Order: sequence, then structure tokens, then C-alpha cells
Amino acid sequence: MVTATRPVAVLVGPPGSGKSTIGAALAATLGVDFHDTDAAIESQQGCSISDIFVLEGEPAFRALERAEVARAVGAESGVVALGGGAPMEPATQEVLGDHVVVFLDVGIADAAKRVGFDGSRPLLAINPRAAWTKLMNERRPTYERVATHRIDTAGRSVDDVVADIVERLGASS
Ligand SMILES: Nc1ncnc2c1ncn2[C@@H]1O[C@H](COP(=O)(O)OP(=O)(O)OP(=O)(O)O)[C@@H](O)[C@H]1O
Ligand SMILES: O=C(O)C1=C[C@@H](O)[C@@H](O)[C@H](O)C1
Ligand SMILES: [Mg+2]
Repeated sequence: MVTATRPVAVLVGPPGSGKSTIGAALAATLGVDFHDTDAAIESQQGCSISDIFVLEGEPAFRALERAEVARAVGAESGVVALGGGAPMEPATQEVLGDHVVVFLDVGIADAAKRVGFDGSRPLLAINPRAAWTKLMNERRPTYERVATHRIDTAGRSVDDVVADIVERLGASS
């Protein structure tokens, strides 16, 4: 019998929700691999996401991201963290299909503290608070629609969020 490889969980959410941090900690707790599509794209392309935005533009980045997300969700078996904007792509929504998808929810107060809005995120380079709030308002319905679980991370430690996800995954398996 051939068993299809599926991620244990795919993490989605806005910048600063903790996808990379919680993803790595969750994978360590579960003893599985962690795969971050942003990091994979940077490693494939040999440059930062900011550089891709500057040199090739956002549509070029989104095309790379669509391909990498489809590959990762189809081939990885551990925890997969997506880039913040990835779920907005219709092709990616289809790829997420019936996977276990965890939306890490957060508000502007915690996101601002965590991200520091230091200019390293291209979509938040100018007027970061307003840009983040606009992104989140536009994206929230999609994050909620693609997710099988929503976890509010506001004011909670990484360990607490990870424990909550582990419990939810156990309850739904
Ligand atoms: N629950 C939390 N409590 C406190 N700090 C957190 C929490 N989750 C993440 N952080 C911190 O917030 C910062 C941003 O987190 P992280 O890079 O994981 O977010 P992200 O969702 O991957 O963002 P991006 O979409 O830009 O990749 C990191 O410095 C991380 O240590
Ligand atoms: O929110 C977004 O659209 C992005 C978030 C990051 O994870 C990166 O994927 C990139 O900076 C775009
Ligand atoms: Mg990240």
C-alpha cells in the first residue's frame, strides 16, 4: 500500500503571528521536520525575499511562492509554515484542500511588538502599522476559510501556543 506524505500541520497567518517561530518549536515538540516556505525560497534563489521584491517584483515572488507551497504541501511530512500572503493565491487555497491548517491569529499590538516593524518585510516597509492592519483586514476571511483550527496567540508564550496546537491536533486526529 502506498501512503501519501502529508504535513502534520500547515501554519498560516499574518507577519508576526509566529509561523516560523511556532512552526520550529511545534516540529521540535512533535519530533518531526520543519519546513518554512519563505526560507526555502530564499535558499533556492540565493537571495532575500526583500531582494526578490526589489529586483523582480511581487508577482515574480508570488509565482515562486505558489510553486514552492504546492511542492511543500505535496511532499513534506512535518510542520510547514507558509509566507503570510501565500493563502491569498487561489491555486494555494486549492492545494491546502483538506490538509490540517492552523491559523495563528494575532492583533496589531502583539504583531508590532514581535515584528518591530524594522523594514525587513517589503510589504510593511512604509507606514507599517497601517499596512499591517490593511493586510490583516483583507486577509482575515481567507485565513479563517482555509484553516481547520484558529489559535489566538495574543499575549501568549511560544510554549503555550505550541501546547495548545498539540492538544488540538490530538483532539482532531
Ligand atoms: N507567541 C509569541 N510570543 C512572543 N513572541 C513571539 C511569539 N511568536 C513569535 N514571536 C516572536 O515574534 C517575532 C516574529 O515571529 P515570526 O518570525 O515567527 O513570525 P512569522 O509569522 O513567521 O512572520 P513572517 O510572515 O514575516 O515570516 C520573532 O522574533 C519571534 O521570536
Ligand atoms: O505577508 C506577506 O505577503 C509576506 C510575508 C512574508 O512571510 C513573506 O512571504 C513576504 O515578505 C510576503
Ligand atoms: Mg516567517
